[in-house]
Parts: sequence; C-alpha cells; structure tokens
Amino acid sequence: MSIETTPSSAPDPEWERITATLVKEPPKPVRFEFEKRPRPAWMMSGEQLRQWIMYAKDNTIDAVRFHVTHSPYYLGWSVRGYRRLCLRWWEARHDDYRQQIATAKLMLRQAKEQPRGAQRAADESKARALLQVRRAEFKAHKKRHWIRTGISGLIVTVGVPTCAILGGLWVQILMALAVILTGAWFGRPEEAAVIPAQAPTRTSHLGEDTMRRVLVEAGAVSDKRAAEIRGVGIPHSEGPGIAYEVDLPSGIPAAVAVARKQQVASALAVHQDWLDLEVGDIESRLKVWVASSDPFAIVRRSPLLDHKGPINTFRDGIKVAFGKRGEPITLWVRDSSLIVGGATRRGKGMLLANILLGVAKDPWVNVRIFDGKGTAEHNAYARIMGTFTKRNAERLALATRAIVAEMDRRSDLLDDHGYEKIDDENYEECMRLLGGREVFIVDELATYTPKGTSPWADEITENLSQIAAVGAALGITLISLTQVPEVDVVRGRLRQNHTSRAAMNTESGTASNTILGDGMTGQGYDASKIPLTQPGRAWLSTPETGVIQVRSYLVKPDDKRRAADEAYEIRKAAGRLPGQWKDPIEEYLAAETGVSSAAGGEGGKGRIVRVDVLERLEGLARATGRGNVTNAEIFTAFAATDPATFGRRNSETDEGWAARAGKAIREQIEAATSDLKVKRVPTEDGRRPQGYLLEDIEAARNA
Ligand SMILES: Nc1ncnc2c1ncn2[C@@H]1O[C@H](COP(=O)(O)OP(=O)(O)OP(=O)(O)O)[C@@H](O)[C@H]1O
Repeated sequence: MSIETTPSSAPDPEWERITATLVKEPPKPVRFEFEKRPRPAWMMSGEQLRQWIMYAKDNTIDAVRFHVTHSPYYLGWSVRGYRRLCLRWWEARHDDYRQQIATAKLMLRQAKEQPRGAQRAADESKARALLQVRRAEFKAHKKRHWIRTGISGLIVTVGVPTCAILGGLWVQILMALAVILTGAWFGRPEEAAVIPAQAPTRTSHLGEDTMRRVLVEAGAVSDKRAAEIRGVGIPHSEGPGIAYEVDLPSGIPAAVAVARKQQVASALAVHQDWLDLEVGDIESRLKVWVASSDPFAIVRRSPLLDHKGPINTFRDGIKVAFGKRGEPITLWVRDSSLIVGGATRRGKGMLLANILLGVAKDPWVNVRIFDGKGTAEHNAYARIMGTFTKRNAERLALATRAIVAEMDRRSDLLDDHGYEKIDDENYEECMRLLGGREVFIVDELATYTPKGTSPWADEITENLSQIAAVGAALGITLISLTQVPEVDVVRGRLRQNHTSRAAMNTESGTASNTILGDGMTGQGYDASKIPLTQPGRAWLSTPETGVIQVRSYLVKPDDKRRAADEAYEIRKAAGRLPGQWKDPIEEYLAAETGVSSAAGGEGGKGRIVRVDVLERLEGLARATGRGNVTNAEIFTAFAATDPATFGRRNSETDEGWAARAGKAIREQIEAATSDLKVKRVPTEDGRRPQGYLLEDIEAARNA
C-alpha cells in the first residue's frame, strides 16, 4: 500500500492560510508628528531663571542700599510713630467721655435754671442720671484701658529683656530692627486722603431722549409735548457728574422742573443730593447736573495745605470746603459774621480748622479764640494768636467789652482819615491805621451764653450780637460755634446778626432751623437729614453763596502743626506776632486782670488765671536771692507772660522799652496798693538800678 503525500516544495494552501498570520512581517507603526508643546507663560526657561535670579540679587542689593541710605528718615519716622502711638493711647483713654460729661453738666445747669415745678424736677433728675451714667462709663472705660495697658506693658517689659538676654547677637539685632520698623510703620508719612471720584455710569446716558422720559415721568411736561424738548449743546462731564441743558416746550418754565426735583431725581434713579437743577439763561432752559454716586462721600484735603507764604484773606477769602461738583467753596471772613452749629463730632471744629489755616497765614488778622470746650484742639496755633483763652466767661465778657469799645475807636479813626469803608484799594493803609483785622472766635457758645451759666451770660450775648451786627464793616468778624443749637444758647438776635451760617448734622429739624433760620427745613434745607457717615458736611448759607450743600476739607492734626509753624514764621517776618505790635485788646485785658492771654498766656495753653501783681513780685524778689528785684528783671519776667504789654517792640530803644514797661508795671502796682514804691536796689555787680525790696513787697501784701 502506498500513502500519497504532497511533495514538500509544493505550496499547501491550507498550511499557508494557517501560518499567514504568524510569520508575516508586522506592518510599520504609523508615526504622528506633534508640534512642540508651548511652555506656559508662568514657567521660565533655565536661561530666564538664571537671568531672574541675577536681577533679583541686584534689586535686593539696590533695595538694601536705598533703605540703608534712608535709615535716618526711618529713625525720624520711628520717633514720630512712637509719638503717635502715645497720642493714640492718650486719646483712647479719654475717648469722648469728657465732652459727654461736660454736655451732661450743661444740661443739669440748664435744668436748674428753669422755674420750680414738675418739669424742672424731671429735667434735673434726668440730667443727674445722665451725668452719673456718663461718669460711671468713663470710670469703667479708664479701668478697662488700664487693664489692657497693664497686660500689654507686662508682656513687653518681661518678653523683650528675656529674648534680648537669652538670644544671641542676631536676635538682638533683629529685635532692634523690629522696634525701629514698628515705629517707622506708624510714623510713615500720610498719603493724601483722597478717594478718587467714581465715573458716572447710569447717568452717563443723559441726553435728549433721557431728559424727555425723565421730565414726562416727573410730571413737568405732558407726554404729548415730550417731543418738543430739545437738548442744548452736548452732555459733558463736570466734576464727578454730567452737565446738560435742555429747552422745555414753549410756555413751560424750567422752574416747573426745578420745583419737581424729587420726582426728577427718582426718574433718574439718583438721590436728590446728587442732582442740581437750575433755570438757565432763558426761562424755559433747564440746567441739569447729576452724579451717579454721592459727591460728598469723598474726603478731600484742604488745598491751602500746599500754599506757601502769606495769604490775603480779605482779597482772596479762604477755601474751606468743596461743593457738590467738587468745586472749592470760598468763605469771605470779612463781610459777615459766621455761626456754625451741629451735634457733637459732626465737624464744626474741622470747619474752624479750615478757617484757621487761612487766617493764621494772613499777618493782618488778629486771631482771638475763646474756647469753651477746653480741649487741646487749638493749642497748635497758640503762638500766633492775639488772644487764646479756655473756659473763662469773665475774660470773654471783658474781651467783648474791649471789642465793642474797639469798634468805636475804629469807626472814629476811619472817619478822621476820610475812609468810607475798608476795600481792596485802601486795604493796606486801613490795616496800618487800625492795627489789622479782628477775627473773634467763640468756640462753644453753650459755655458762655445760656442764662445762669455765669454772671456775664447776658452781657456776653448782648456784646456778641453787637459785634456780629456792626463789626464786619470795621474789620471785625465774629465766628461762633455751638454743639447745642437751641434758642437758650443762640438767642434770636444773636442768630440774626450772623449773616453767614453753617449747619452740620443736627439732632432735629428745630435745631437746624435755630442755625439756618425759621422755616428753612420746610424749604428743604434740613441739617438733621445730613448722613451721619459724612462728618464735615453742612448746609452753608452766606450772602455770596446762598444756601448750598458743602463738605469741609480734611485737616489732620499734623497738618495743623505744620501750618502753625509756617504761620509763625510769616507773622514773625511781618512783625505781627503777639508782642511785636501794640494790641489794645490785650492791654485792656492785662490791665483788668493782671495777666495776659496773648499767645495763650503762660504755658501757651489758654489757661488764664488772674495773678496778683504783688504775689508775682514777691516770687521774683525771692528767686533772685538778693532780697530785691530790679525793674529789668521784672520786665523780662512779665514779657514772657504778657508780651503785648511788656514785650520789646520792633525798633524800640532800651530807654523807650524801660519807660513804657516801667509805666505799665507802676500802673498795675498802683491798682493793687499805694504802699509799694520803687527804690534803688543793690545787685551783685555793685550797681544800684531801680527795683523793689522784698521787705517792702511783703509789707504791702500784708497791709
Ligand atoms: N470734612 C471732613 N472730612 C472728613 N472727616 C471729617 C471732616 N470733618 C470732620 N471729620 C471727622 O469727624 C471728627 C469730628 O470732627 P470735629 O472734631 O470737627 O467735630 P465737632 O463737631 O467739632 O465735635 P465737638 O462737638 O466734639 O467739638 C474728626 O475727628 C474727623 O475725623
């Protein structure tokens, strides 16, 4: 038998099929070409990284150099920083409690003055309770403050020396740096406190179509006649808002739209205060100005802070505030007296600080402040003030008496020299003739004018009313401030004679009317509606501006001190510092009370206490250790406290000074006693100049 096989060389299709998949060469894989992945922006190449490190190193070296060369500044900042921290500590200790206690005391005094009866009893007990609460709060506050101070002090006094002793040199260096840097941080120069105005948004659509819609919605123009409203010019930005003018259809006065201000504001979706509506050049033309945010929410710094050199406030006025459109508002402290009222902490003092910036740098202005609050608010300016007195009703009464007499003197002088009034042309001559202009400031009328607060209350009110009424024409301007705008404090005649008025936020519409005038709230001028978040904002009414809304500029305590230093130099150069010129008001006050309040009196803080001339001479005679005091020693000592009377004037000779001061001291002694006579007294150098013996002074005092 034979088996048939397929010869090996012959292809076997079945085999081929089975092995086909096993032995064949695999197909070449497809190769995709990718683009190189871009590097993310934040990732640096090696080269960039090296460059960055090099720059960083150089920048660090430059920064270290810069800060090392500026280290003297930082030390200065540091000192200022710790001073500021101390002041903050002191302010935090008092907070507002003293002021509140003073107000409660005033309420109590006023309650006591009422006629006997149930109302008086109720008011009195209410005021007493308030006073007690305020005192208790102050006590508790001081206790809390001391506890906090104690804990922090303990941590610092224990922690710092421990770290310094235990740590090495580096720890000590780092700690020293930390101390300096902390001080420098708190003492760094302040940046301008100006928040940029926001650009108008919604109102930027202001145009003819918008005004047609708005005036129809506000009910000023009927729907049928809306198409007749025509835009005049193009809407343009003005300050923080947009201004535009439209002509109303014939026969419809623009005043109709002005009268519907509230409706117009609501149709524009803004607050009334952000909108100005005025009648234009012709009766049917309406001028619109609108901002899309509150124009008074901004805090602006006084432009006078950048002013160098003297200011002529008679000619240029004083920029004290800004208006709705950011424009500066000038106060002419020359033609009218000003009264400022408002609740406590609402910015009265800030408005005054703005006025003081101007008058301090005007050498022709004799600034006199009678501060009824007794705070340190005006101390910075003490050196330049003709008179500066705190909480002294008797002295204010005397000063107002002197100013009333001064009005007659001025009036006669102007008459005699043929001047009808003081104006820009004759200003300098009149100032030389009269001895400058008077700016007489009473800060806190409530301390002085309510009946019963002092025996001088009525006299003060009457004299202030007279000064406010006729002073301006004679170069005497009165500025009165009060946080109690009530008729007891600002009696009708006194208010009426102040023709310029500023009402900060008040507690009620009645208080607002007490400042601005009866019925003003009804006309929309209501200071009680001023937002509490905007201190310094006020309704200002002056003969020049009419009644407008303003917000005073911000003047910080550091700015005040700087301005006071500049003012001092300006006045010194002009020979117009207290003591450099003959001041009839201070001469009168010193003669009446034996002590001067020029430049805030002794210590420069306005605390003026009557001093007996004999008591003072006795002190001086004891201090010499010789049993006597010479006239020259007396003049020098008295000149320090009363520069107006005893100070040596410009170009005065030794003899002239001695004669004038000698006469003044003799007058004061004669007013006190007729027993004390001037004698020759021995001095260490063997001379025998004129003076007084200690035993004579003692005898005169005992007599
Ligand atoms: N125009 C202003 N801009 C910004 N802040 C202001 C402005 N006016 C006042 N302030 C702030 O309000 C605070 C209180 O102001 P100010 O001391 O002038 O009030 P006042 O009414 O005089 O208070 P008081 O009745 O206690 O004397 C200020 O310390 C200041 O922080």
